[in-house]
Formats: sequence, structure tokens, C-alpha cells
Amino acid sequence: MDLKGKVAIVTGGVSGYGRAYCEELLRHGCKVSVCDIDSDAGDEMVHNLSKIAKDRVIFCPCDVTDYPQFEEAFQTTISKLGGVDIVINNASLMNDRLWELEVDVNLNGIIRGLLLAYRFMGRDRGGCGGIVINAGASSSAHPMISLPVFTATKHAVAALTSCYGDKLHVNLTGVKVIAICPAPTEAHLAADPRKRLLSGEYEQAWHADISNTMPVKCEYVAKTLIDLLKKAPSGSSWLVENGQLPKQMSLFP
Ligand SMILES: NC(=O)c1ccc[n+]([C@@H]2O[C@H](COP(=O)([O-])OP(=O)(O)OC[C@H]3O[C@@H](n4cnc5c(N)ncnc54)[C@H](O)[C@@H]3O)[C@@H](O)[C@H]2O)c1
Ligand SMILES: CCCCC[C@H](O)/C=C/[C@H]1C=CC(=O)[C@@H]1CCCCCCC(=O)O
Repeated sequence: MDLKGKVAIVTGGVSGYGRAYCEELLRHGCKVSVCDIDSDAGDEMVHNLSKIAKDRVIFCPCDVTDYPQFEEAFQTTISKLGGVDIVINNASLMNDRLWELEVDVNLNGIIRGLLLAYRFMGRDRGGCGGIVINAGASSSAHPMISLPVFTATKHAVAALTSCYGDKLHVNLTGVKVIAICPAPTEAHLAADPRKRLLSGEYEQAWHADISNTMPVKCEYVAKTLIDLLKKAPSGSSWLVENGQLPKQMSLFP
């Protein structure tokens, strides 16, 4: 896919990987719609980016748990940037104490993003096709024993990607579906887990879960995103570790 001039929606685009994805897509000539619940940070980010990206970046308030608001973000993007070709379903929450919300953001939010992508990009609905990238994690294939619900959502993201990425759906809609599954960042590995685990008893398990994990840099993951957009086959999920080529995950041995 030639990225120049393509329009990308990035959910959870204001911080971390999402922000790095927005900046990298802009560097490759895309137009970017930064979609996030954090409107103050989103407005500030777009104000700063528009100094270099001029009319190619907008912010849309978007809570991925709220279908009508998510739909409005698609409509605003199409009317202001001229279409939508790429959807990065990146927004996520890691907090097993808020497990119902965690499932609603990490899994249902991605399903909403996919269904909206089909509605606005699907060839069977009058659209031009496109690509959806779903945010998994290393825990899409390897269990984090300290975070069972989070792990379940990330496994589900890979399964959803595998099914919707199948040629049955791609032939119908013209929409490819891929998952990017990065290793944790340094900030993530250093964070205090206590308020995010369902039980204080799981803290030791958290440290065991992240032991031997090498942090990865957001900028490296963002460069990998560009390679995946250009080359990855639909239905595939990719583990991204620092300085290494992405590895295709084997989900259903
Ligand atoms: N940080 C890591 O170490 C790591 C590792 C593996 C995978 N990931 C995955 O990468 C993605 C980004 O993670 P991150 O660490 O950069 O996240 P982050 O916490 O830095 O940013 C998440 C963004 O999502 C937004 N957000 C939260 N709830 C939302 C909602 N309901 N609707 C819209 N936006 C919402 C937040 O405001 C924030 O801007 C996630 O899917 C995450 O699971 C992250
Ligand atoms: C319990 C410790 C608290 C960590 C705080 C932190 O910075 C959180 C980052 C995340 C926000 C949403 C996620 O999905 C992000 C986290 C995804 C990280 C996944 C790591 C494990 C994996 O690679 O599967």
C-alpha cells in the first residue's frame, strides 16, 4: 500500500504507541485523525503537529465504548480529511480491577472499530476497502498469569484478527485485518502494578510475568507498523520486540 495521501484513524492516539503511530503515519504522508477520550491532550497534540503537518491532522473526541461517538469520529474524519483507508484500533486499558470496562475497551472497542471500518470502507457497502490494524500485545499469545482478564482480551484480539482477516471476509469487503503485538515499553515495566491487579496476592506473579522481558521503544514499534501496513498478509498477528524483525505469532497450532 502506498501510504501517501491515505487517511488513518488512530484510536487511543494521544499517548504511548498511539501517539508514535500518528507521528510515523504523518511522516509517511498520511492524513491522520487522532481519536481519544482525552480531548485536552488531543487538542494540544494536534495543535503542535499541525505546525508541521498543516491540514493533515485532526482530533476527534472518541470513546471506543460509545458506538454513536465512535461513529461520529468516522463521519467527522471523512468530512474533514476526505475518506478513511486505515483504522488503527489501538485504545486499550490494563486494569483487571476494572475488568468489565477493560473488556469493553480492549475487545468490544475493537469489534466496534472493525464494524465501523466495514461500514465506511467495505466494498460491499460502497467503500474502497482498506486496512485495519488491531492492537494486541505479547500476551496475545503468552499468558500473563497476574492479569487473566487482560490476557483474555488480548488473546481475543488475535483470534478476531485471524477470523476477520480470512479471505472469506477480505473478498467480500476489501478490508485486510492485521494485529500488532508489541512487547512492553520501559515505562510499562517500571509501573506500579498494585492498583491494576485483582488481588494483592498476584503481585509476585506480575514480577514473574515481566521478568526476562526486554523493553521496546515506541518509535521502533511505529516503524514496524508501517512495514506491516505495506506487507503483512491479512489475518496475521505480529510480535514486535526491540531491534528484532517482527515475528508472526502462531495462534492455533
Ligand atoms: N505500553 C506497553 O508496554 C504495551 C505493550 C504491549 C501492547 N501494548 C498495546 O498497545 C496499545 C497502546 O498502549 P499504550 O501503552 O501506548 O497505551 P497508553 O496508556 O499510553 O495510551 C492509551 C490511550 O488510549 C486512550 N484511551 C483509553 N481508553 C479509551 C477509550 N475508551 N476510548 C478511546 N481512547 C481511550 C487513553 O486516553 C490513552 O491516550 C494498547 O492496545 C496496548 O495494549 C502496550
Ligand atoms: C500493571 C502495571 C501497570 C502498567 C501501566 C502502564 O504503563 C499501562 C499501559 C497500558 C495501557 C493500556 C494497555 O493495554 C497498556 C499495557 C499493555 C502492556 C502489555 C504488557 C504485557 C504484554 O506484552 O502482553
